[in-house]
Parts: sequence; structure tokens; C-alpha cells
Amino acid sequence: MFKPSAQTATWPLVHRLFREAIRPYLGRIMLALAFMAIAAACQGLTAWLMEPVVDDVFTHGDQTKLWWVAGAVLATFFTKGSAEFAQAALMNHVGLRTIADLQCRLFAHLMTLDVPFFNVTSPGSLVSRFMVDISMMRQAIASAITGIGKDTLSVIALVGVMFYQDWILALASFIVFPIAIYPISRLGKRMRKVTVNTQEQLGTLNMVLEQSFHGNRMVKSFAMEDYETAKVRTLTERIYHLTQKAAITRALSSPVMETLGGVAVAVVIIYGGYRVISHETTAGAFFSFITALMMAYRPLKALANLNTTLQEGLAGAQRLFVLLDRRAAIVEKPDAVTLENCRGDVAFDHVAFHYVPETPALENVSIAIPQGKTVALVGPSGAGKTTILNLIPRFFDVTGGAVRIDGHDVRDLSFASLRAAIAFVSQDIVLFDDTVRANIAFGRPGASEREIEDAARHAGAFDFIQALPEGFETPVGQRGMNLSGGQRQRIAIARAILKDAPILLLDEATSALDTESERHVQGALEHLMKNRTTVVIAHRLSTIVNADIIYVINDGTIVEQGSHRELLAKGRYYAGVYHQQFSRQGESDAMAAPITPPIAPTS
Ligand SMILES: Nc1ncnc2c1ncn2[C@@H]1O[C@H](COP(=O)(O)OP(=O)(O)OP(=O)(O)O)[C@@H](O)[C@H]1O
Repeated sequence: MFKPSAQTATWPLVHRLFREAIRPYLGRIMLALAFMAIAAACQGLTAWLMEPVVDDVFTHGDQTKLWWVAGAVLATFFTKGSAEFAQAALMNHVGLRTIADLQCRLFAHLMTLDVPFFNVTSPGSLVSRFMVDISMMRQAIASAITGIGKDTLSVIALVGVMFYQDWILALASFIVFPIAIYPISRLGKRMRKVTVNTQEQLGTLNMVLEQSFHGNRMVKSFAMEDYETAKVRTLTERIYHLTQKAAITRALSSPVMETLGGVAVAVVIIYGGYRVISHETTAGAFFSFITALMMAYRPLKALANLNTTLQEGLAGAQRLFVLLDRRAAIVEKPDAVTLENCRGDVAFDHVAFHYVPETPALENVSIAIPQGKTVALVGPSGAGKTTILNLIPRFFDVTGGAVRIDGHDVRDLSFASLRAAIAFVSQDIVLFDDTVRANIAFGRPGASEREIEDAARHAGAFDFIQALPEGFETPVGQRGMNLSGGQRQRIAIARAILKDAPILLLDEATSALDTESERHVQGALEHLMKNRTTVVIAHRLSTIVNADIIYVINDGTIVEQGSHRELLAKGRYYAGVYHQQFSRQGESDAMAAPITPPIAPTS
């Protein structure tokens, strides 16, 4: 799990948010601000109009003014409503576009990150960046701009009216507001802390939910429903407390602002009332003043709340930027070579590798696989077979020596050309929740109908696909759950056949398939391996026997190599495994039986 960095200062975050998310929409924002200015001016006008209402209409009984003022009020309200509509439409557009841009940018960036990153980052926490953090940012961006624009402009207009009517009174009433700044900023800081915690917990909840749903069969078979429920309950409780704390923090700005507002109005009534009584000002001017003050109160309160909303959004931005700043360790060189017309010669040249420093996973591994040949890797669990496979497409980078394809160090090649030359069929088949056709065509989106069907035919999958309710258009379900294990494997093989890459990496499935499925899969694999350089983690004896060269791996090193016959003749580890597991079985059984060699002692 990665943690947000220390990049927490408000202004750098706001600045970056502006630069990266808001600036492209500056034109629309300026337009929205113009509408906000119109709306704000209308507010000021409304307050100002109270003076002629009271002084001319009520006090002096001027009937003409009555119609004139009523008309002006109507026009002011209409203009204000229209301007508010225009600014809301524009700001919504900006907010929604920013969120869509950020989501796309984040996804595209995540796609550039490497396998080690995805190994340590839970999908749930990544999903919560898209759903929770970005939507909080949208809210913050929209409220910040509207707040800063509309509310600030309204306050300026109304305060202008107040100063116009009675500047001494205006000064007196505004003395109280700076006092509000300290508690409000304290609340904002607290809000940000609570929000960061809440978002982290939401990420964990996402992860737990995903794992429980995904591993639902496991949960059921181990009767762990209560355990999982308790885990989710603890998390939701934690989130409840944090959200509650956030709501209270947000609401706390109300009593602060209400009290200060009350103080301001009371001061104005006492001092202003005294001035009207002593004829230093008119009742109309006083009424206009107090209307402006009351009207200014709402935008002022919104501005006070704005800090908390802004802090929530900044918490989201902070987490998002940490992710956007994350750089893959495995990157393409700026002058990467494009691998053209790949022959498929693969070589490991004294390769060393570790996942964790000081704990070597591979040491001094040298393997040569000439074009079109098949190399089988056998060895006990944890020996390093999958690690060897993962180094070829650069899912990880070697820590010593080199992996070469057609003589090029894989680190010198462009990702696109390197990975285009490799087809990978892993043990845990990944099917997407889409149709059979889309799953086969994954990796070659432009493939023709004919090519897809041929691939399915060669993978021994055509007949069962045709028998599915909607044939090639049948949805495979979540992770291919609508298909059997053998069917999933054949779809994955068809996908690799369609890709038609010169190098095939194959992690043979150990899951027990029935003999019928096994035969189908076996046939499909044989077709797939034909004329390709194949590196296979072999579990079936037939694969091993037919391999051009077998490498026995143990503890991250090659302990034996040679053909099946040569290794049998040597009479060492491989021969021991073979005799232990297969010699007692008839050859036909043995061809399909999985091979799981015991740990071979390194001499
Ligand atoms: N992502 C990882 N982080 C840390 N260590 C790892 C990681 N993946 C594998 N290892 C360790 O590296 C060693 C080799 O693992 P690898 O998966 O290559 O073995 P394997 O021979 O393919 O085993 P199996 O036949 O069980 O799949 C093991 O000790 C394993 O614990």
C-alpha cells in the first residue's frame, strides 16, 4: 500500500490543481465570473433600492416612485436569476469536465505503472481514487470557484452599499468578522485531516469488499461469512465515526458565524438606531444598510464553509497527486529500439534477480532458447520458474546479467515491440467480462471474423463456443465464471493463437481437468507451440518429454539441464522425480498426469 506523501501545504496544492485541472477551462470560468459579477451587482442593487422604498415611498408617499421601484426590483431579480443560471451551467460544465479529464488522466497514468506497483497496490484503493477522491475534488473546485467568484463579489457589492450608506457603521459592523478567521481556519485544517483518514478507510473498505465478493466461494467453503462481516462492520463503524466527525466539524462553522453575525447586527441596530433617532441619517439609509448587512451574511457564511469543502477536495487532490507522481521503476529507454521481424531467439545471460534486496530469487541463470525450440522449466514450488517467465516481457527487470531477444537486451527494446513479440498464457486465466469474441480478440482488436473463428478452431474451442447460447457473442461473465476451467483455458489459448507472436510463454495449469478437457487443452497447446519459441513451466509429462531442452530449477538456480533422455541417463534429480512419479504409471496416463517434482537437493 502506498501512503500519501508529505505534500500537504494548501497553496502548492491549490496552485497545482489550478495548473493541471482548471487552467484549460479558464475561458469558461472567466465567463462564469462575469455572470457572477452581474448577479452580485443585482444583490447590491436590491439592498440599495430599500432606501427609496423607505424614504420616498413610505415616508414621503411618492406614488410614482412606488411603480418605479417595483419595476426596478422585478428587473433586478430577473437579471440576477438569469445570471445565476448561466454561471451554474458554466461551472457545472467546468466541474464535470475536470473530473472526466482527471479520471482519464489517472487511468492512463496507472496503465504506465509497472507490475511491481500493481503487486503491492490493492485494486480497491485505486477504485476509491476514481470514485471518492475525484468526486470530492469536483465539488471542491466548483464550490471554490463559485464561492470565490459569486460570494466574494456579492460581499463586495453589498459591503459597497453599506459603506455608501454609512461608512462608520460599516466599519463598526465589520470589525467582528476578522475575529472569525482563526476558528474557521482551525476547522478547515481539522476537516482535511479527517477527510484524508476517511478516504483511506474507504479505500480499505473497497479492497475488503472486492476481496470478499471475488473470493466468495472461498469465504463460503471455509464458513468465514461472520468473520468477513465483522471485518466490514469494523470498517464501516470507523468510516461512520470519521464521517460523523467531518459533519460536526463542517457544522461547527455555523455557531461561530451565527454568533458573530448576531453581534454585528446588534451593534448596527444599537448604533444605527441611535443615529436615526438623532436624525443623523434617514430611516431609508439605515434600512438599506441593514438589508445589505443581512444579505452579506449568507455569502460570508458560505465563504466560511468554503474552507472546509475546499479542504475536503484538497485531501482528495493530495492523494490523487501522490498517485500521479508515482513513476514506474521499469521504464522504456528514451532511445528504445523497435524489435522488428522478431525471430524468437531468447537467451538468459547469467541472470540474477531479487524481489526483496538480500533475498535472491534467481542466481546465475543462463538459458539459451533458439528460434522455434521449446524449453521446459521444472522444479519445486517457489524454485523461481514463474520469475524466469516474468523477466522476458519485462514485468520485472533483472538485477544482474541480461535477458536477450534476438541478441537485444530486453531493456533496450520498446515495450510495444517487445510485448508484441510475446504471447503469455498464464495459469490463472484472465478473461474480461465481455463476449467470447472480444476475449479472443483481446490483443488484436482489428482481427477479422474468420481469424477469430480459425483461432478458436485451432484451440479446440470452436465446437463448444458454437454450442453456447449466443455462440461467439455469449458473455463469459465475471472473470469467465460462465465457462468451465478447460473452456477458459482454450479461450486463452485461442487468444494467444490469434496474437501469433513468435515467442510463447506458457504456465501450464495444474488444476485438475477431466480427461476429456485435458485432451482438448493438450491438443490446443500443441498447436499453439508449433513453430514458436516456447518457454513453458511444465506440469505435464507430455510437455516435458517433447521439450527440446529441460531446465530443472531449484532455489533460483539451474541444477540440471538436458533432454528428457539425457536427464534420465544422468540418473540424478530429474531421473529421481521421473521414476518416483511416472514409472509406476502407464505411459498414456503419465502423458496427462501433472508433474510436481519434490525438492531436489542441491549438491
Ligand atoms: N512479488 C513477489 N515479491 C516477493 N517475493 C516473491 C514475489 N513473487 C515470488 N516471490 C518469491 O520468489 C521465489 C520464486 O517464486 P516463483 O513464483 O518464481 O516460483 P515458482 O517456481 O514459479 O513456484 P510455483 O511452481 O509454486 O508457481 C519464491 O520464494 C517466492 O516466494
